[in-house]
Amino acid sequence: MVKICCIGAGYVGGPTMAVIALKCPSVEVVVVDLNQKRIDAWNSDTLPIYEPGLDDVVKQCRGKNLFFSTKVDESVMEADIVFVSVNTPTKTTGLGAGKAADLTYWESAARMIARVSKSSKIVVEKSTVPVKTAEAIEKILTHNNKSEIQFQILSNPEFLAEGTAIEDLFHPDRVLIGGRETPEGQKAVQALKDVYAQWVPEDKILTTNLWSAELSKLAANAFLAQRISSVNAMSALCEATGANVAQVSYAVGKDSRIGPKFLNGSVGFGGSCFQKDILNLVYICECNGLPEVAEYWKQVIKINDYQKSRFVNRVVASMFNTVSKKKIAILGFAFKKDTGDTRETPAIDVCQGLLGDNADLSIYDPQVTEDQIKMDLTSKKFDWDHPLHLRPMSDTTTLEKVRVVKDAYEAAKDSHGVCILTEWDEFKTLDYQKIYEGMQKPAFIFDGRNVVDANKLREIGFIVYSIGKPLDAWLNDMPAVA
Ligand SMILES: NC(=O)C1=CN([C@@H]2O[C@H](COP(=O)(O)OP(=O)(O)OC[C@H]3O[C@@H](n4cnc5c(N)ncnc54)[C@H](O)[C@@H]3O)[C@@H](O)[C@H]2O)C=CC1
Ligand SMILES: O=C(O)[C@H]1O[C@H](OP(=O)(O)OP(=O)(O)OC[C@H]2O[C@@H](n3ccc(=O)[nH]c3=O)[C@H](O)[C@@H]2O)[C@H](O)[C@@H](O)[C@@H]1O
Repeated sequence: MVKICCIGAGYVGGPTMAVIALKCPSVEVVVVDLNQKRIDAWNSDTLPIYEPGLDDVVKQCRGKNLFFSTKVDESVMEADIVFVSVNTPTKTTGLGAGKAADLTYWESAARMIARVSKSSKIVVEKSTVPVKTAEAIEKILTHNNKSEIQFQILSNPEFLAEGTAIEDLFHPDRVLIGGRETPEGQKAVQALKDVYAQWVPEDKILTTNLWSAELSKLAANAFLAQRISSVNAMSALCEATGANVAQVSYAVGKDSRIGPKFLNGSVGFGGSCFQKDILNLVYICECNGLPEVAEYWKQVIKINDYQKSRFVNRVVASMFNTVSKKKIAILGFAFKKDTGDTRETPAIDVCQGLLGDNADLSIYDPQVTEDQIKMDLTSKKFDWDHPLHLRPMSDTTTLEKVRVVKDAYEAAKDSHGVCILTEWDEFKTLDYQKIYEGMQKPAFIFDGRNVVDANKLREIGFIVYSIGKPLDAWLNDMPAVA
């Protein structure tokens, strides 16, 4: 029986390994983590992450060929294939701070693998890492293990998106495996290919050299984020000209060379990876003497930051240039629908911007807890991407002006404005008449995700702002600084 161990029981390690266990009943999969609470949750009825379909997959194989454990050394020692799916955050201090990937967790995992291994192993990079990381890992492994055993490093980046992780893992567009172009390297590639081939069609399993696989992951995220920044840049121009970003996206995406996906204008992209991976790409370009290329990708982040501050400015400007002591309802805090994940969510920047103008916020999200929201609003940039037990404690007591409530109606009651920051389906079907009646007048809706029918809301009496859509007369008369 092939034994797989995955270090890191997070958003990637958990679902990926659960699907491997489900699809490969003859493989034993152990997912390990240093975080006892997280492992306990994986072994309970309330999994540590919310992901549609995940409960079902875990229930089918947990205790049979899928195990979650904190016995890191023991599980790694027994494994034939070790996936490493630990955090690779942006460095906050030292060389490359604010851009470079912090490989502390990866390095300590590699040193541990070297220390405990008594048999040859395939070590798989599942985390997103800078190109050439495999070379560094190889050195750590070979210099820290004195026996005759061999380590083969593979790069097998993950392309799942949160909210659709299980579907993405069941039917991936492609699985990418990079390895050394030596006979041993190719043998290792084949061993991993055999695992995926149990459910992924062979023509979707791509094999490349190590560096192409590592770089393809950074490139894919950069391309995806670039599409969003491109459409968001257009959304500003749409508002200035009377064009409608949804119509422009549809028309542009109809070109089969461009395609329709990832062209939704929004308050900005969030999530744990787009910004981190682009910053990392920028740093790699700078280190390789390519400042023009670095500058090109940096612009994707700049537009994203611009989009978030543009939204805040629009809210404040529309309400007579101040939201001081005004109650503003925030609907949605997760970085996208169908996840409780808030890492780099645009809601953090928008809320902080409104708090900066002294607003009182009433926040509702169907999946995000009060503790999480308060931690996010008081944490320093990039601190979120460290394992929980190593994260600095934030001072949530400073948040007197934030209330987290149980539903959208409570959030909106007596508010001056409602900001929709996540595209949860339930926000499409709220009783907006009831919401309007309970609000201060004039009543504003700022739709950062283009989920509501603006015309219907205008009929009710709302002043509506929808990203990238023709502006209400009111908004035209209250221009916002960009
Ligand atoms: N979240 C996502 O949708 C995607 C993430 N990725 C990449 O996958 C990697 C992991 O991301 P997530 O799963 O989202 O992170 P996460 O923070 O949810 O999980 C990482 C886990 O690794 C554990 N860990 C850290 N160091 C450890 C060590 N030495 N030994 C044992 N456990 C350790 C942490 O306690 C944590 O539970 C990152 O490199 C990320 O860029 C790639 C594709 C998608
Ligand atoms: O490396 C990663 O972590 C993953 O990053 C993204 O996945 P994820 O961040 O989970 O979610 P996306 O669906 O890509 O959404 C990212 C952000 O962009 C926003 N978005 C997305 C699409 C769009 O058209 N407009 C838009 O604003 C979303 O609301 C969200 O805030 C990629 O889609 C995955 O392929 C990749 O594996």
